[in-house]
Amino acid sequence: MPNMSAQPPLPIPLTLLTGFLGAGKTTLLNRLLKDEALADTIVLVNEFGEIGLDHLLIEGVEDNMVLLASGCLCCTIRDDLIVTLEDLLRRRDNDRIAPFRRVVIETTGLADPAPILNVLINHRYLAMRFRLDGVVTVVDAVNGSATLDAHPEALRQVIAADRIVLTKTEIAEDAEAVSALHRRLGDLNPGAAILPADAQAQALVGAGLYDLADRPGELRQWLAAETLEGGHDHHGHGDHGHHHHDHHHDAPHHHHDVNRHDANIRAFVLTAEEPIRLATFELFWTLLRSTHGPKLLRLKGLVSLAEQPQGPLVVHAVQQVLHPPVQLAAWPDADRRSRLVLIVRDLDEAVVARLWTAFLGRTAPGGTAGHAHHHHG
Ligand SMILES: Nc1nc2c(ncn2[C@@H]2O[C@H](COP(=O)(O)OP(=O)(O)OP(=O)(O)O)[C@@H](O)[C@H]2O)c(=O)[nH]1
Repeated sequence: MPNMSAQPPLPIPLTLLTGFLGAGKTTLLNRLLKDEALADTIVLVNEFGEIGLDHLLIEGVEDNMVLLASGCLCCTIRDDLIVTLEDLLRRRDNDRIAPFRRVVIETTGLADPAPILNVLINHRYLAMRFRLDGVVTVVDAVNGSATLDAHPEALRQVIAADRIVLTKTEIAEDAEAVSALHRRLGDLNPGAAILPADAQAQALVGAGLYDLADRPGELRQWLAAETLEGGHDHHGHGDHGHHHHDHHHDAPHHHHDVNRHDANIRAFVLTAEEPIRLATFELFWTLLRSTHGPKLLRLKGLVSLAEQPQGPLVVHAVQQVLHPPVQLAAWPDADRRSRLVLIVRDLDEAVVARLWTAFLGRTAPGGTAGHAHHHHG
């Protein structure tokens, strides 16, 4: 029997971390998770694409991390989010997991935050148990303006924010463009503080009750539309439908989700069994970029280098910017293949896969050109 005299449990603060592809969400989260202000935090990660890698790239929270099925955090995943949060509460209430004190949801870079906020604000039970503590939106100073121009999701993420974190200012070459972006963010969402990439954890969490009265009017309209329709308009791609009750959560891949925001945005994975040389990887990237640059939205992955077999090279490209890769001392899991997740727009997966295979063929270990005994899978 539940103890009827017990106080209702205090609502658990929940932070929504959003921002366009590659803006720096995981980097920020890794830093925040080391801070006392985020002790005992459960992280929910949702990734766009068939193979998630973020769980390997977020440091030191394996036990406190829940992966949401791949896809976007809107229609299908919204149901998964509800089930996941309810399950977490049940396990916490039954003392089957440690009593976490905070939840952070890291969305995919393509997520429209409105459907997620709608769950957190309007779901009868979850809204009682969780307290939306704030929406933190990461904006990349290098790609931010172009991203806001090209992707409505990025605008929605900014408008939903309580805190905007402007990353990569130190590598942005055009200071005037950064100031212009700063002003644009301020105009889009006058209520949100705009903070630097190294902002203190205390400045990012503990924002207090999410108050829609403070949010720009547009967000309130989207949320209202959400409630009425049970979904939102996917920018004219109305043929996807919104049959929430028909979704099968055990479907191996949510292929239709991967394509739902923009019919031409696709995610896929390239793998290689054998280690490759650093120069080969660099050449692959250079050629890919020079041939298809504007079509590349995101590349991230683990590369098994012939020179450094004991641990992978972590590579990130955000649009056309290749960030300095980081060599890990050890592999994060038993899978020793190179794995690259690509998110592209208007580009055929087969074209990229052919290029990749061509590069692998020339660099089989000990091999020379024409000695193409590689495996790929
Ligand atoms: N120079 C610089 N690089 C940064 C900064 N923040 C993030 N990065 C780099 O940007 C790349 C992408 O960062 P992530 O943290 O993976 O971005 P994300 O938003 O989690 O990416 P997705 O989950 O794919 O949308 C990595 O190479 C980071 O090291 C920053 O403030 N300055």
